[in-house]
Amino acid sequence: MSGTSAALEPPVGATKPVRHPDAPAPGELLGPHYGECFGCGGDQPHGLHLAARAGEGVSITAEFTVRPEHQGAPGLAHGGVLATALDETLGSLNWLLRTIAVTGRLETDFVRPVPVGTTLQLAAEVTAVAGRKIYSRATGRIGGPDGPVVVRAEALFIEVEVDHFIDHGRKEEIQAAMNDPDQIRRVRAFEVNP
Ligand SMILES: CCCCC/C=C\C/C=C\C/C=C\C/C=C\CCCC(=O)SCCNC(=O)CCNC(=O)[C@H](O)C(C)(C)COP(=O)(O)OP(=O)(O)OC[C@H]1O[C@@H](n2cnc3c(N)ncnc32)[C@H](O)[C@@H]1OP(=O)(O)O
Repeated sequence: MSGTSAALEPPVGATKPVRHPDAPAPGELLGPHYGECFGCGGDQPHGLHLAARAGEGVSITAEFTVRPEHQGAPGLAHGGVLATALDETLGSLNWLLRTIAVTGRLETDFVRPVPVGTTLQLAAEVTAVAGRKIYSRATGRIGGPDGPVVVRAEALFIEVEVDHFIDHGRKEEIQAAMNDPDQIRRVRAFEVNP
């Protein structure tokens, strides 16, 4: 069984997403948006280390290999970890729109159990945009990009200003992020080239 709540139905007047002209080329790896991110950061030892790649249009593919530290039941991935992998992949789509956005709603179907050691092949796309609201969906497959779907999600991301992070994040991490030249470049890119 699966279903989508009314909040995830794009309203009348929603438009198709537009890929930003400076979005990374199809096939290009995006790299982590923040080193400490639990989803994609390389400095996060127990994180998912999810690697996302730009696709055609406003789409992303990503891979994540389930490790022993990601277990829920013995030998199986924790559902919350799988939801994180979907959330991270969906969040990466915003880089192709050159929009800063946070997850407002994430609905996940867990279709089959996912064993430790499995590489999840994720694919996500933005389906519609309405003002600050970005509607998207994702699937996760095992056994290759054409393997069976084991998880899927639909989501609503809400566009925010960079102040969202500065106002709400803990001071230490915000300061460290501001001191990271690469991070500043990214934030600037968002602000100069929205
Ligand atoms: C200097 C350092 C800066 C460093 C920054 C570095 C990098 C930043 C760049 C990128 C990072 C981003 C993504 C990375 C990739 C993946 C990571 C995964 C993404 C996440 O994991 S991110 C964490 C989880 N996420 C949150 O932590 C959000 C907490 N939350 C809030 O912060 C507020 O809740 C917010 C902002 C969402 C809205 O608040 P708000 O006041 O701005 O706007 P408002 O409430 O008016 O909503 C506007 C319209 O959205 C509708 N709406 C809102 N929420 C809805 C919901 N849940 N369901 C259905 N509709 C909803 C309303 O109904 C209204 O609709 P309408 O306009 O039609 O009335």
